[in-house]
Amino acid sequence: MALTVYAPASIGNLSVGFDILGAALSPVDGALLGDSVTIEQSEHGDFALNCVGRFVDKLPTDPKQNIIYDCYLAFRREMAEIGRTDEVAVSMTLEKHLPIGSGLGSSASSIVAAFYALNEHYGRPFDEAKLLAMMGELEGQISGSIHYDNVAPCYLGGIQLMLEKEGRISESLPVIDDWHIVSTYPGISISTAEARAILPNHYSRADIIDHGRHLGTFIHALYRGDGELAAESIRDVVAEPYRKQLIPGFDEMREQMMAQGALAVGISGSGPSVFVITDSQQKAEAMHRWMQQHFIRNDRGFSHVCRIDSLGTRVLEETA
Ligand SMILES: Nc1ncnc2c1ncn2[C@@H]1O[C@H](COP(=O)(O)OP(=O)(O)OP(=O)(O)O)[C@@H](O)[C@H]1O
Ligand SMILES: N[C@@H](CCO)C(=O)O
Repeated sequence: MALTVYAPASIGNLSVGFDILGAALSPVDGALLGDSVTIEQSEHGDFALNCVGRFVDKLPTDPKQNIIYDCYLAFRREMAEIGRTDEVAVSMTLEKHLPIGSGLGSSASSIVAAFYALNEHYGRPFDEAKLLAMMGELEGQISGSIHYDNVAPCYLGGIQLMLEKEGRISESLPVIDDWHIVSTYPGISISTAEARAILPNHYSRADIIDHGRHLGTFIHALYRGDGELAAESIRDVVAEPYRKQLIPGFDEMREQMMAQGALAVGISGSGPSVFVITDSQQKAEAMHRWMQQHFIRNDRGFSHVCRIDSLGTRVLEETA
């Protein structure tokens, strides 16, 4: 039996909630914007990993350097903890659709798809909370510190708020129905670890107060169903002022998007992808065209008009 699992792209931070907010994305044209992993029993008794897809070229060439292999080892360790030591190895195929260092939660997408697939294959030994904890730990291995703002929305869908309480790592927030989100990857790469290293270690009291006010207003507005207020409070005092210089043309892009009726503009995760929120598909399509003409730097870049993905990670195909 082979099983294919798809894990969507995500926007970490959503600008207003550094490390504690994230949203999953689903292109309106039905395209799949996320990695997928196919799993089946290994024929030779050893773990095997095959990598394919548009963005496979920047992955480590040694499969044992791929984060999928670390997921497999971590999963087997956890199974041994619960007394499951006799299980046979698997063969996995990663379809890499998200570019590395894109700000679209590329490593998170691989990690989440891998853990979800492993859990399905071995008969669901772990519950949602345990799986999410494992996903966060692996994501932390890559970027240097545990943050769930990509793995949680990628796994669970929607807009997720990180509570990071025992057994309640993340919970869903209400979604504004008419939001259309333009998600654009300009084609260059930014390492998450490096984008974290350039941030200040300390922030001023004024920044802390602004951050708390914007985040509080955002969550309040979502619960009130007030999309305009929610979008207006998407303001980033923690990362954007420091990271935007890593993204060529960011200020001009922001100005253009606001002039075209954007409700909010921000850096997706640690960049260089950006997101633009607007209240109609028509406006979003016009912004998407502008992005294609002016913001994308090379043929690796792409842009999509998206909605919030409510499904999260799911099984795409199961064959006997
Ligand atoms: N399956 C995989 N997917 C993505 N990155 C992987 C994978 N396996 C190993 N890596 C390594 O993990 C690192 C990921 O780097 P980084 O965290 O900056 O990117 P990212 O997670 O792709 O970023 P983003 O969240 O901004 O999309 C790279 O060094 C990459 O080679
Ligand atoms: N919250 C993380 C997301 C990385 O995609 C950061 O901004 O560093």
